[in-house]
This record gives sequence, structure tokens and C-alpha cells, in this order.
Amino acid sequence: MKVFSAEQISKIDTFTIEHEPIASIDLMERASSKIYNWIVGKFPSPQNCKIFIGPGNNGGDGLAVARMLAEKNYSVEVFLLKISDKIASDAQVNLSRIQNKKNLDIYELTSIDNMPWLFPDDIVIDAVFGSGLSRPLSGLALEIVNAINASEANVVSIDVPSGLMCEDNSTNNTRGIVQADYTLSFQFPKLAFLFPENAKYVGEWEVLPIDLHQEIIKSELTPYKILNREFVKSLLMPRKKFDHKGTYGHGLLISGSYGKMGAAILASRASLRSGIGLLTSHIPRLGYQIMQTAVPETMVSIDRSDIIFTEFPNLDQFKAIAIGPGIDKKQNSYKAMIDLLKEVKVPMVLDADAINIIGEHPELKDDLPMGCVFTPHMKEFERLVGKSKDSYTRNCMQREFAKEHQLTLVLKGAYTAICCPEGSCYFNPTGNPGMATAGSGDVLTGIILSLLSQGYSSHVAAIIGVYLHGLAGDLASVDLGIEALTASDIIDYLPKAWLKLKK
Ligand SMILES: NC(=O)C1=CN([C@@H]2O[C@H](COP(=O)(O)OP(=O)(O)OC[C@H]3O[C@@H](n4cnc5c(N)ncnc54)[C@H](OP(=O)(O)O)[C@@H]3O)[C@@H](O)[C@H]2O)[C@H](O)CC1
Ligand SMILES: [K+]
Repeated sequence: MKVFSAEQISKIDTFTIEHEPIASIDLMERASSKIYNWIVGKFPSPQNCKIFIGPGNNGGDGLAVARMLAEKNYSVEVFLLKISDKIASDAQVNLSRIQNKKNLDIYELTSIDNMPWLFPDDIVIDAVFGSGLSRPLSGLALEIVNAINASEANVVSIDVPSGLMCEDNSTNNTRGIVQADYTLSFQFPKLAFLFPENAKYVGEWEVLPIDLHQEIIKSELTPYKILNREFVKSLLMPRKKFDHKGTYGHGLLISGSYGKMGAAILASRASLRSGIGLLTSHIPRLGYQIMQTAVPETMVSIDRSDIIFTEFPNLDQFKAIAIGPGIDKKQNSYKAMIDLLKEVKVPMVLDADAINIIGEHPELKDDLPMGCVFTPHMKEFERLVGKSKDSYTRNCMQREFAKEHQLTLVLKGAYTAICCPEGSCYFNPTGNPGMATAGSGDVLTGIILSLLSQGYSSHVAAIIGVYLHGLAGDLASVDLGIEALTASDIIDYLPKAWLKLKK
């Protein structure tokens, strides 16, 4: 699913009006009826609805929803915010349509002193500002938003929580944004919904399709997309009857150190559960028996060091390489990493301390082999790319870094972002808080190594890997819950995740 900017949404809106064609007031009616249906489904017994209306089309939607709810015997109070002399023309039409309606009272809010009391079981509908917000809230709008946030009412925001910019909130006033329980976004999610610091404003969000014109949805370009099963499935390469293990590649996994052999085992097992033909796990000497016992399917290459990574085997036979899970960033490991980066001619995954080493030695960034995939979590990302004060800025830096260094950069978290060398950014919807657990990242590294070894290109391997990893975690959480979930469970549910992905 594409994620468009507010400006693009307005363009798509206009195109739909011209080319469907449909009158703008009728498009507003269609959009509002989707909101109405959702509210009636969520709160089926008529309740008190308090609807706050701004000067633009978002307010127009709120007025149409008010009429529909009143006709359904909900008790509706409409509050018109007096913050502008202008009112959008379709909003004006919808205002005239609610005059003298049964179950519906209209009030003008000229000062915070007229603010109604909001009860815990009220439904507050936030139709103050939508995608046309052009600056942070101030004055009366700000005061009303604060009063809504101070209440315990059920807050439903139409299209976007009022006060939240659709993309860039880096200079916004974070105290002037509605904290919705539910946000009902028309046709597409907004980029801002995917950033962790906005979760408290957006609440649970849903996309309500309003049949905007497919022609422009298809042709309009955006760097941002949210992954879905159909898209990820379309990237899979079929397996053929006469394929053999050589077809699916031989990968090298450099991982483990004293006290961290578990990371090597998790990454190895995940790799083998993701379709790799052959796997060699390069580990420090102390891990030999552990690895041979825990993962009989892998071949083992032993480092001269008992406890850390200091060398690597001949690379000729490997189709892809992963380095990082459980290695340490000791001086000798750093030296071995420099040599490795010089020699590698195949795609490579870098995780954990491999990323930290590059963060500490930035000159290495300019000497990376083609087709690298980096899989940092937030702290590792900051060491590699730099700090940023908010997620939008961080995402811009992520996209820029991927382009500048021609690599795939995966920032792990809720809605893991995968930025590709040509500038696009995919957000992953699978996964759950149960996966925020030790070893989860090692599993992802193993999966991506496996896919690279099978011949998937770097960004495709990252996309499939991230989606599959989250899907396995989701399937595991259905049976096991989220608190008890471990990284081993994610591996154990990879078979089911593959089946579900390919269904
Ligand atoms: N997506 C679709 O296809 C559809 C969307 N619909 C709804 O339309 C809104 C977007 O409507 P729009 O009128 O463009 O924008 P808003 O309702 O958000 O409000 C714009 C007005 O608010 C003023 N404004 C903006 N920021 C502030 C502020 N901080 N303080 C005070 N006033 C502000 C703005 O004034 P300007 O000075 O900036 O010009 C405008 O007057 C979308 O969100 C959906 O809800 C359609 O109904 C269906 C199709
Ligand atoms: K709103």
C-alpha cells in the first residue's frame, strides 16, 4: 500500500472529483458515510456524541457524520470552533443540512469557557483539522484540544488527529495534538502514523477506503509503501523439481563469542529454516561442540581465537555472508572486519557489533562491498548514521544514507523501515511487542542471509526477511502470547510463516 503526502492526497482527491467524476460534496458524503458506519459498528447502542468542527473539509466531514448519527437516534451535539471567518464551501452545505434536525444541537464555541463537559462514555468526534493543517495549533483550537485530551471520553479522529501534521512533526507543538483512541484515515495511512512518538496521538488507526481514483493512485509516485502479503508473495522465486541444495546457495555466517554462542545458534537455525542450501557457521573455537550439537545441519568453520572473531575462511565458495550476531567489537575483530570488507565480493548482511564497528570507524563506510544490508536497532542506527530528534528526520537520514552508500538499511522496531539504495522506503506491518526480546535480531540476520544465498537481491531479501520474521512472531504470539515469546519461538514458527506467506 502506498503512503502519500498531504499534498498528494489533495491532488488525488481533486483528480477523483474531475475524472470519476463526482461532485466534491458527494465525495465528502461517501467519505463521511464510511466514518458513520465505523462508529455505528464500534458503538452500536446510541450514545452521546460531541462533535468538534473546524473550518475546512475535515469539519465538513464531521457535520455530515453528525447528521447521519442523529438520524440513527444518537444524541448529537455539534460544536463549531470560531477560529476563522472562512468556512469551506462543502462544510457550509453540510452545516445547512443539519439545521433543525431531531437529536441534534448546534453550538458555537467562541471561548474555552463554553467548552462542554466531556463524560467518560461520550463519543468525541474530532473534526477540527485534517490533512489541510498548515501550522501548529494556537489560541482556541489549542485550548480545546487540551480539554479533549484531559477528558476520559472515547475520542475518534476523522482522517488524522487534529494538530498532527501528516508527515513532518519536527517543528510541531506536541502539546497541541489530539490524543485519539481511534483514527480513521481516508484511503491511505499517513506517514506520521508509522512513527513511534505519534502513537499516543493516533491510537488505533484504520484505513477506510473511499474509492479514490485508481488511475492516479497507480501513477502517483511516492517513496513510501507499507508491505502486504500479496506484494511480498509476488517477490518469491518458485522452487523447481530438479533444484538441489547448490541451487539455494552456500552462506557464511560469522557470529558468536564467549558468552554469546546463543546468537550464533539462533542465526544459524533461522537461516536453515528459511531455505538456504548450505550454511557454514564461522565461530570462535570454544563454540565448536555447542554448534555441532545444537545445529547439526550447519557446517562449522573454527576461528583461531577461542573466544572472538579474528579471521575468516576462504570466501570463494560463498554466495552471501552475514556478520554480527554475538561477535564482540574487540580490536582483533575490527582488524578482521577490515580484511573481510576488502575481500568480500558477494552480498552481505551486517548486524549488531559489525554495525557498531563501522559506526566507530566511519572511514569503513566508504569501502563497503556492493549489496550490503544493515540491520540496526535504534541505538546501532544512531552509532552508524547519527542522532536525530524525531522519527521523521531519522527516516530522512535513513533514506539518504541508503542512497549515498548504495545499501539497504533496515531500521528495526514497530513498523521496521527498509530503505533501499534507489530511495524507496518500505514499512513492515507484521510483528508485535513480544518480539522485542533477546535474540530476535539474530533470527532476522539469519533469515536475510538465507535469502541472499538463494539469489534474492539485497533489498528484496530484506523485504521478504523482515516481513517473514514479523509474521512468524505474530503466529507464535497467537499460540504463546507476547510476554512468553522467545527468539527460538520465532524460528519454530518460521515454517508456518512460510506457508501463510505462500498461501
Ligand atoms: N482524502 C480525501 O480525498 C478527502 C478528504 N476529505 C476531508 O478533507 C480534509 C482536508 O480538508 P482541507 O479543507 O484541505 O483541510 P482541513 O479541514 O484540515 O482544514 C483546512 C483549514 O484549516 C485552516 N488551518 C490550517 N491549520 C490551521 C491552524 N493551525 N490554525 C487555524 N487554522 C488552520 C486552513 O487555513 P489556512 O490559513 O491554512 O488556509 C484551512 O482553512 C481531509 O482531512 C478529510 O477529512 C473530504 O471530505 C473527502 C475526500
Ligand atoms: K481530525
